[in-house]
Amino acid sequence: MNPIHVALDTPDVDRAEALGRMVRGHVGGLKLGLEFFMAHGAAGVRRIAALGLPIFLDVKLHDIPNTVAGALRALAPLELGLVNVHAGGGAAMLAAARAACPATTKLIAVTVLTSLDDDDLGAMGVGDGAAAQVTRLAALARAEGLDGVVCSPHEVAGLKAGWADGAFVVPGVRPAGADVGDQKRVMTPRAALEAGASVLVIGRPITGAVDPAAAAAAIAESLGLGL
Ligand SMILES: O=C(O)c1cc(=O)[nH]c(=O)n1[C@@H]1O[C@H](COP(=O)(O)O)[C@@H](O)[C@H]1O
Repeated sequence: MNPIHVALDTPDVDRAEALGRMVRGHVGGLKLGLEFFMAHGAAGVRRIAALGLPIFLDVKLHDIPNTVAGALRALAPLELGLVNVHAGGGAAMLAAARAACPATTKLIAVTVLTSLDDDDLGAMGVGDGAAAQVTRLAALARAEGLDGVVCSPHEVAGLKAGWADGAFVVPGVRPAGADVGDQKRVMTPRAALEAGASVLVIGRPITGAVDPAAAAAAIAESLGLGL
């Protein structure tokens, strides 16, 4: 299965649809996030889903258990491929999310955002670094029955060693030489896949390219995927 999910981070539904059409022959899924969902909601998701690829709705829910459960029930009619919540919402929130999320949608817990490094965590009172915090949050998510986690490519191998059937959704993916932007814990697509990623979330290296289809095709080729 093609692990590439393209992050269509735009508030312009026509642009998102056009990007989806351009890349769909080279990728395994499309990710819609807050920028898109705030502007277009469920109707926008349905329009992009009509392109025929699985949809990862990246809403990173983080609230009290009752609110997160209600949000997931409201999303159920969209028949999403994946949806995410923040593991930092705690055990009761994760349990409520699990109970509310359809079994056909993979429920994924965000651990430590890939835009954060050890210094950022230190400033928040987490003194032992990103990898240790990811390990703790992943254990919480697993204990509550979630399907997997979002983490950086650097943590995947360690997590996978103890959670063989977990889904490891990995942003912070950059082809060699690509602009890192606001990401701090990054790796190339091939290295991330070899580390054990199940899904590679890639946005700007594809959507910001002059030719998004060619950029997606080149990444797929770097992964050894036939076109
Ligand atoms: O949950 C996510 O998808 C996510 C988690 C995370 O820790 N870091 C992260 O970058 N993301 C998302 O992954 C995408 C990465 O986009 P690019 O940095 O443009 O490749 C964005 O849509 C982010 O919202």
